[in-house]
Amino acid sequence: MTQAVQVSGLRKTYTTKKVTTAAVDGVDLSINTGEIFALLGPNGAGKSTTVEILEGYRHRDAGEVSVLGEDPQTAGTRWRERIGIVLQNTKDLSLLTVRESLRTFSYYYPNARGADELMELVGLSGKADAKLTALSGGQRRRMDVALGIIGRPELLFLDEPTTGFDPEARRQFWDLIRQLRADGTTILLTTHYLDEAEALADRVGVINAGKVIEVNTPDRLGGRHGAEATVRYRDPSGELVSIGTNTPTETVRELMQRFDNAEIPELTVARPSLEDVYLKMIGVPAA
Ligand SMILES: Nc1ncnc2c1ncn2[C@@H]1O[C@H](COP(=O)(O)OP(=O)(O)OP(=O)(O)O)[C@@H](O)[C@H]1O
Repeated sequence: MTQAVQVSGLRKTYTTKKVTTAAVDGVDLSINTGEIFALLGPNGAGKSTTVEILEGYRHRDAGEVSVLGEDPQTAGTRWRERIGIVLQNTKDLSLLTVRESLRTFSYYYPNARGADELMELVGLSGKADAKLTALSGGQRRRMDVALGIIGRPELLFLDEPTTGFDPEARRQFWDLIRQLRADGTTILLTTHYLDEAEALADRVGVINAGKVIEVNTPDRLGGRHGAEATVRYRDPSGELVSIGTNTPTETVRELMQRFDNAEIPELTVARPSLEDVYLKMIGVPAA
């Protein structure tokens, strides 16, 4: 397996008004070529700083970094053409239309996707002649993605890509991301939506206070796959009962007997969600 990104011992501190913050405090990370990797963590955890170093926008204080085989700190234009970046909240106040803007940017890349293909991919074909200033928030975000993938990047950085999307637009966006992965694009995603990480990511990395706590597949993070299940049902007295168990099948069998094989009211069997294990990992007590 080849690695699109390899990071070891990464450190970055900021000093403002004589106060020093270790934003990234010894991060090791590797992202396989062709996978979708989601970086999760609370506000201020160090995600953006890490990603900006990988993108070549920030200098590190210490550590080794390789992105598509090069050090982002010294890599040149050829390397830059191989990565795509979708930043948070970009604002473009130009008076160009969607199509004009895509055409203009395509001149910067040797093998750019055409404007029609891009608009089709991100679902903006109906807005080809709309001015950028006339797009809604969600449409603007799609435009950002179109600009990020214009040069057919091998590695795409997506920073909180679906903030402000309605549920339908999010699903469409996820399909687009899966399509890009199917075409071989490696994707590094930062998101605060745990359902998004679960739906898209092959692996997730949780970062807190500048340190990586765990890297795993979404279904195994925090020992999720082996965690106790919760069986819930409504008792004939009307009380909602919750039973924590490592043998939920056995528990359901006993309940079936107790209910004479009739329907068990409001029966559910659930394992902890990705959000449950994530919140536990970053030290938020259960609700
Ligand atoms: N330019 C800067 N100058 C000083 N401190 C900074 C700077 N950028 C980030 N920091 C600090 O570094 C720490 C990590 O910030 P960073 O933006 O990397 O976090 P994040 O995980 O991306 O957060 P969010 O989820 O809010 O985007 C925070 O304590 C932040 O205040």
